Amino acid sequence: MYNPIKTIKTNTLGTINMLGLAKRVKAKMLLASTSEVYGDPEQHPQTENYWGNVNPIGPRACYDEAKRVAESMCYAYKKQEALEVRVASIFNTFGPRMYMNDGRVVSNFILQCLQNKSVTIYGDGQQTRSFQYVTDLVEGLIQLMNSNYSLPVNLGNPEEHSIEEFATIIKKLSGSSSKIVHLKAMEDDPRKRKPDIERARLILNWFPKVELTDGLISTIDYFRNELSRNDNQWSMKQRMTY
Ligand SMILES: O=C(O)[C@H]1O[C@H](OP(=O)(O)OP(=O)(O)OC[C@H]2O[C@@H](n3ccc(=O)[nH]c3=O)[C@H](O)[C@@H]2O)[C@H](O)[C@@H](O)[C@@H]1O
Repeated sequence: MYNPIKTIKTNTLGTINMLGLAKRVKAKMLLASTSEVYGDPEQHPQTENYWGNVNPIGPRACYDEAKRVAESMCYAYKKQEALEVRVASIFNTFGPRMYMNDGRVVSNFILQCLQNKSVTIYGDGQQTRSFQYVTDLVEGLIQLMNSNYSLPVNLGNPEEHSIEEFATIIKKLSGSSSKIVHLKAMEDDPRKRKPDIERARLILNWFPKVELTDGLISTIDYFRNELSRNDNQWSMKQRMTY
């Protein structure tokens, strides 16, 4: 959303270039797709068969629609060129070594809590997300690549929280005295999101293993160390709003 044209180019031209390369060298192609393909979902939780509810001209369209066309391109190459494709629909993921200034909710809330700045909830905070820890995702991706299953597979943790609850959890775990404040809601922000992971369970025998609080404790520790290493120079980048 910060750079919509680059977002579209990376996800469309980038994917078609990689598909062409995979065809030439006879490689198997993994598309790191996203739960954003489901848009602001009218089905809850979201199964892989759900076609989604995306505003094609809204501020998120550069990402959502580009990822949707990236999926279409994978299946076009599979059909026409018999290319082996694997498509992971990745739900919100966090963990140590994530980029601290990316403007997403986990990094924003942890930085704000550790710096005792106000924790910024966009809108009423009743929108929900389901967060998975990075090691669970990596395990799922490896299992998907090692399988012979070519349709999309959701990889996410179905434990769902409102963003308001999430702010309170991070504040408590980081021992912060930050205030929680409400800012303007983001346009087209999905109201709820939770993966149905039955397909991953059945096909890959995969399910998330790391508890949210354990994952958050490791991530908060990582942020704390980075902040002290960088002499507290990190500043927080707010997402560009349209
Ligand atoms: O995992 C996914 O499927 C997608 O999740 C994210 O999109 P989003 O769910 O909007 O993630 P965040 O930007 O972290 O926002 C989550 C929620 O927290 C809210 N938020 C975010 C930041 C903040 O400071 N305050 C706040 O209330 C947002 O409005 C939103 O409702 C990523 O941006 C996508 O790259 C990814 O594909």
